[in-house]
Amino acid sequence: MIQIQDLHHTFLIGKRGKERPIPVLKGVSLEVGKGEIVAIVGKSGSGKSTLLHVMAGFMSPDSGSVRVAGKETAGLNETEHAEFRLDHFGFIFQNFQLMPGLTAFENVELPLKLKGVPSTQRYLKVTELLKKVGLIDYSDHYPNELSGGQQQRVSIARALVTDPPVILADEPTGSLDSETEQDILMLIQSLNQSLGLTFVIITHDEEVANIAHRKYRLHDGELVTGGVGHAV
Ligand SMILES: Nc1ncnc2c1ncn2[C@@H]1O[C@H](COP(=O)(O)OP(=O)(O)OP(=O)(O)O)[C@@H](O)[C@H]1O
Repeated sequence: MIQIQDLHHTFLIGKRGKERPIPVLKGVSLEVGKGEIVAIVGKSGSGKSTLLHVMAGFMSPDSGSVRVAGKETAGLNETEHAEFRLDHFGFIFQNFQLMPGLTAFENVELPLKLKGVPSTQRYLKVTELLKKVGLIDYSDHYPNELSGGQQQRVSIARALVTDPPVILADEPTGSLDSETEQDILMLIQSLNQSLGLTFVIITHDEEVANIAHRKYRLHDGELVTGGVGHAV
């Protein structure tokens, strides 16, 4: 589903004229198979978020190849990337990133509106997903009227609503207590099994990584164990 080869990325930091390069991805290669849960594990600052941003096309790499569903995406322009993202990726973030002025229903519905899906279809799809994540009775609640775990369930429903083949999750349980973390991890596993969805989870938490079929370990911008065909 995703093949990444020899990815390099360097940030320039510091004042203009006095910038210094910070290499963050130093030749990363990895594969994510269809229907897999893959975890990318690493300490803070190891480059996990940068890798996810490059994978999703929020950021262009300096060099290297990113293939998603058979298409090379590293060279797409911003508009092409945005379209490609909407069709191929759903996102789950540590801090949920729900729109505070929209209800649970409206938050889940938003990506379908952006795609121009008619309202009857939107209603059916959003209702189906809110049921799937156990929140149909909370449809008209605003994010601040929901617990952290419930907010993350809304954001999972939103990630799934356009039927993307891949869900990219950035520390999906990072803001949750350990019991709620287990609930969310079980939900991810059940969605993976029932829908055959592919998940890429970046985390520093080994317990979260343990739900993955395969793990890659990033250290200082390099995969230190694992790699194509040798994930641990
Ligand atoms: N926009 C940016 N400009 C300059 N440096 C950046 C930028 N984004 C990230 N970095 C640097 O790149 C390195 C890797 O950051 P990244 O966010 O990818 O790590 P991470 O493993 O996701 O960390 P965390 O778990 O804390 O989120 C860090 O040293 C960080 O300071």
